[in-house]
Amino acid sequence: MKLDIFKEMEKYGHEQVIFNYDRKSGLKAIICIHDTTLGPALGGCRMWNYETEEEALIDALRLSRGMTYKCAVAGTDFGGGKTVIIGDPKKDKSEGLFRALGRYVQSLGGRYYTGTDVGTYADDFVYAAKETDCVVGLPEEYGGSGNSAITTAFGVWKGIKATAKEVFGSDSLTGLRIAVQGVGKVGYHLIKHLYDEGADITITDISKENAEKALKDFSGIKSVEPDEIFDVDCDIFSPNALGAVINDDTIKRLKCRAVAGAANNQLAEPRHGDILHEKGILYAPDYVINAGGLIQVADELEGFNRERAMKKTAGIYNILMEIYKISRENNIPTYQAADRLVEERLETISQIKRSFLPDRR
Ligand SMILES: NC(=O)c1ccc[n+]([C@@H]2O[C@H](COP(=O)([O-])OP(=O)(O)OC[C@H]3O[C@@H](n4cnc5c(N)ncnc54)[C@H](O)[C@@H]3O)[C@@H](O)[C@H]2O)c1
Repeated sequence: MKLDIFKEMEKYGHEQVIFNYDRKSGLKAIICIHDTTLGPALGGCRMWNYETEEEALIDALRLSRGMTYKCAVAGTDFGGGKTVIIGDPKKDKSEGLFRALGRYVQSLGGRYYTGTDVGTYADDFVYAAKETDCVVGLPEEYGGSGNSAITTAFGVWKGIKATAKEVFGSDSLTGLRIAVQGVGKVGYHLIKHLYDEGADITITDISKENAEKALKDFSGIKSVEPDEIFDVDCDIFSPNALGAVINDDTIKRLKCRAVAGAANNQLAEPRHGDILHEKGILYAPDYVINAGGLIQVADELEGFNRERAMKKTAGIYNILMEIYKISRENNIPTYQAADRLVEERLETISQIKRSFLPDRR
């Protein structure tokens, strides 16, 4: 299959695709800027051993578009962008590679800000930051805002409360049966909140170590084998591990009233969001409920203030309530309601930007 790049850009409304190459370090990076209606594009840098350049480009196009929606729904003034580096994150990293990337990001003059994603770490960007000001999520000792998983988990907890309110009429989680898949960086901090509120928690994790730590730290919670989590009779299923967990196999097995968790790309395909809607299982759209980490790093660009970042993250509650209302009133699946909310915000802001405004001091 031959990819027609401009056709792809036209189909999804991308603004810019930049191919970046550095001979000495071997950097091969694609930066995609999807939409800058709200402000400069923001989105992490993924490093992955892509089999083909086409696969890398498709990933960058898809992920950058996802960032437009995530930045917009979270109420930030950033557009969507993403970088993918073609290479093995275990073997191909070097100072030169990240400094070369930093210079290319800087050359975009502030149209794009980057940071970590799958395969890259905050320390990698210490090199990039020698060449560019357009980096977020540096280690704390370099001025970054620190572990964003804690903020993400806080937002997911607020999102689960909003989901409980919509389904059960109360946002108290006391006694609610919540099945948590994955107790890693986000999942562990999430169960802390759920536990403090008196939820009835069942966990699972393919990492024995992570599961045992959770069982030890939160006495009385239960655990099941990884594959059994979909069969747990519960009120809320909370995926905090991998993507595509709502698929043809699992959707038949779910015994919950709602799905609400941090994992990215939970729906294997959009139609699985339709099926959840038909089955009366309320789905908290992943890019909305897991936006806490993004809100934190976006806040760095205003001069980081933790209290403000947490306050904005707590706002995920109201954003979800609005999405549930749109879904209810129009009888559309929640993932479509979320997209509608984003598209309305982009339309509103692009309209108001049409009038002349003298430079602000
Ligand atoms: N870290 C963040 O701030 C953040 C922000 C937004 C979204 N997310 C998403 O949330 C999810 C979790 O992120 P994280 O940072 O906690 O990652 P993590 O790697 O620290 O934790 C994931 C946990 O899931 C477990 N796991 C993997 N496959 C599993 C399976 N099949 N069954 C049960 N457990 C399994 C892993 O062993 C690990 O403990 C990911 O999908 C990530 O993309 C994270």
